[in-house]
Amino acid sequence: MKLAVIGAGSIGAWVIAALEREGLGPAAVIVRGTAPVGLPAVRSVAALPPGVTHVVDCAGHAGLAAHGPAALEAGIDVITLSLGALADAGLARDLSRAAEAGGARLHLASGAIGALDALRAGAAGGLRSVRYTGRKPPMGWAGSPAEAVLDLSALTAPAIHFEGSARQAALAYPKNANVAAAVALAGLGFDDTQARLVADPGAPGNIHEVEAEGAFGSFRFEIMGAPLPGNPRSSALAAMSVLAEVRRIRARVTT
Ligand SMILES: NC(=O)C1=CN([C@@H]2O[C@H](COP(=O)(O)OP(=O)(O)OC[C@H]3O[C@@H](n4cnc5c(N)ncnc54)[C@H](OP(=O)(O)O)[C@@H]3O)[C@@H](O)[C@H]2O)C=CC1
Ligand SMILES: O=C([O-])CC(=O)C(=O)O
Repeated sequence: MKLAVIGAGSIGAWVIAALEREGLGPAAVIVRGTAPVGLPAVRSVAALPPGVTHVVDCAGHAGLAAHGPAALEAGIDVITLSLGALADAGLARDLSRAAEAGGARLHLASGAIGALDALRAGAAGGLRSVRYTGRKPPMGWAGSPAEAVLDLSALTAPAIHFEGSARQAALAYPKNANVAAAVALAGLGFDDTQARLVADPGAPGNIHEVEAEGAFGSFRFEIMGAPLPGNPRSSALAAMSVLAEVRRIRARVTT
């Protein structure tokens, strides 16, 4: 496995350091701005050193859209956290065609949520309803459409600022609703998965909840994610899930 990383923000920096500790230090990082010290920085997939087998996208929707199709078409597998980008049907089609043409795979890291295994299995038997609720402290919604409907700095009680389908959530909140997309992709799909986003001054972290019902029975899953240092929007578990996905791809026995 020879890796390159797209994006060196909060998650990218965590992932690069973790991969280096694992003996899988990336051969290069694809950036559009300032490059991190100590790593060869390039602007495109075409400029990557030869032999890269996997590109790890930690740059959000724009990074996956800009570099995912080129990597896949070149036969390089892509591991991504930008699951919400797949709510754009045109990009989802381009990624799928590029993967087919290059004989490569797009791997979706589980990100800041869990219970996707139960949801996938439940979907195989038929699901009736799936609802995702994302609850973060007000500053976790800074820079999102929540700012247009709420005064985040003055909030004293929980406030719902979005209710709709997972597709609408993923498209409107590219930095905050990748979890809604992960739930949708594992379960009932983008249009039939309900999503609700809440700014909560009492939330002790990034709380993600999934409620599902189907032929399998029902479950409710909740996780309280600690934010990643440097970005209150992103949970540390999202960065950790990238390393877990790299380990899963390398393993002979997979979960
Ligand atoms: N699946 C999940 O559960 C989660 C997914 N995410 C996704 O991960 C993304 C990154 O999170 P985080 O690291 O905290 O965010 P940051 O804002 O800290 O970092 C994002 C980085 O990506 C870079 N970037 C953006 N577009 C491109 C591009 N086209 N090419 C190269 N680099 C690019 C930015 O560079 P620049 O400085 O030039 O802007 C920035 O350095 C989020 O936007 C979100 O979409 C986040 C949390 C959970
Ligand atoms: O990191 C989180 O808690 C969730 C997040 O930002 C996303 O779903 O995009």
